[in-house]
Amino acid sequence: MTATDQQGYQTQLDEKVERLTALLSPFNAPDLSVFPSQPTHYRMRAEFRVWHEGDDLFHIMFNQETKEKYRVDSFPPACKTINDAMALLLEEVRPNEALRKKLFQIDYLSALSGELVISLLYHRQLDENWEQAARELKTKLEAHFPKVNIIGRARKQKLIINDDFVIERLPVNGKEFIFKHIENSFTQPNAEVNCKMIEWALDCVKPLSGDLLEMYCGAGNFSLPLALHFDNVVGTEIAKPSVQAAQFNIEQNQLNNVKIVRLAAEEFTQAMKGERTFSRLEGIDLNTYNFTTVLVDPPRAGLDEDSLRMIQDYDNIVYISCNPETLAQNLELLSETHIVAQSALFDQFPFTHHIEAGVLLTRKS
Ligand SMILES: C[S@@+](CC[C@H](N)C(=O)[O-])C[C@H]1O[C@@H](n2cnc3c(N)ncnc32)[C@H](O)[C@@H]1O
Repeated sequence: MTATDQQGYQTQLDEKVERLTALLSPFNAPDLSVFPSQPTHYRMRAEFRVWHEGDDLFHIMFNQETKEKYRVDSFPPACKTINDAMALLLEEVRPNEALRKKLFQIDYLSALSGELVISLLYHRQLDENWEQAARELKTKLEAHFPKVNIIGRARKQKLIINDDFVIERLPVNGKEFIFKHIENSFTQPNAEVNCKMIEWALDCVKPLSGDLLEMYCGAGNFSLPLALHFDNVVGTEIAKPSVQAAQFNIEQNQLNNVKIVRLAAEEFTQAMKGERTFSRLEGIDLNTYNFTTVLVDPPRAGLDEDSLRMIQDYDNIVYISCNPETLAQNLELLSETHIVAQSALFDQFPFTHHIEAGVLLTRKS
């Protein structure tokens, strides 16, 4: 990274700060806390197409404007583990017909722990020869990384050697949390900024007590660290693999005050309002909790109106958003009952226009 690149990073971050400040200004938000990213080696995921040239092959990407392909031997946005794996992988795949033939894409998922899932995507069905070669590849790569999983994908085929996840170890305020991150499931892409985001959320709830309600909780990224602060946490999430990963994570981190339920936010809102009952909520009596705080981290579309009205019932709302436009739309309703007490920008996505934001809302007195 040259001084000019560093300057470019700062200029883009300044623009993001300006844009988010403007979006939050109608709600009298206090000055943003800004959490920059490392300008290189920040992404825990990367995907590449594969280009074959005779018996040679390499990673490629496409220029978004010209659509022209370009060769990628190293990829500075990806973490060091992925960069190291890129070269080592091709060294093994290049001379190996079983691994090389009709390979058209390579996806990497890594973790601060150094573990990897490498997905190899093919335009042909995979057979025993492939499986044998993939097992040997795994063993060879494991001389360099703590654990490597290989996934082979083809039409209607998915072969997993040995797992489809990495075990991540995230340091949050000096304590390490264990997370299962599953290939093709949502996980925060920028691990270091993610840790800052969790620490910011912990800071927001420091003066609060009681129980926490969480919607869109994924694999428990916020739920688990926040469980050390609240008496109880109830999280809801729509995606089955994420809910299963969350149950695993609760056990691994030896927490006994967190319950994660597979429900869409819209369904959970109906349950909270007493409009519907769900067998998936069996054994959880929502009326016995003392929810003082709700944390939401929705997808780009933000919250539906019923869920927004439901969360207005709580004194404190921590809203994490990957789309400040829908955050601002949702704040129009939430600001009828709550003030923006804190606001933050987390630069999860350097060198893109995407902004990750956080606001703490507290009930108007
Ligand atoms: C931005 S991610 C946040 C996940 C988690 N908080 C984290 O930090 O890893 C949004 C999550 O919402 C889930 N989701 C999407 N639509 C949903 C819905 N209608 N109801 C509940 N969860 C939903 C996704 O599966 C995803 O896990």
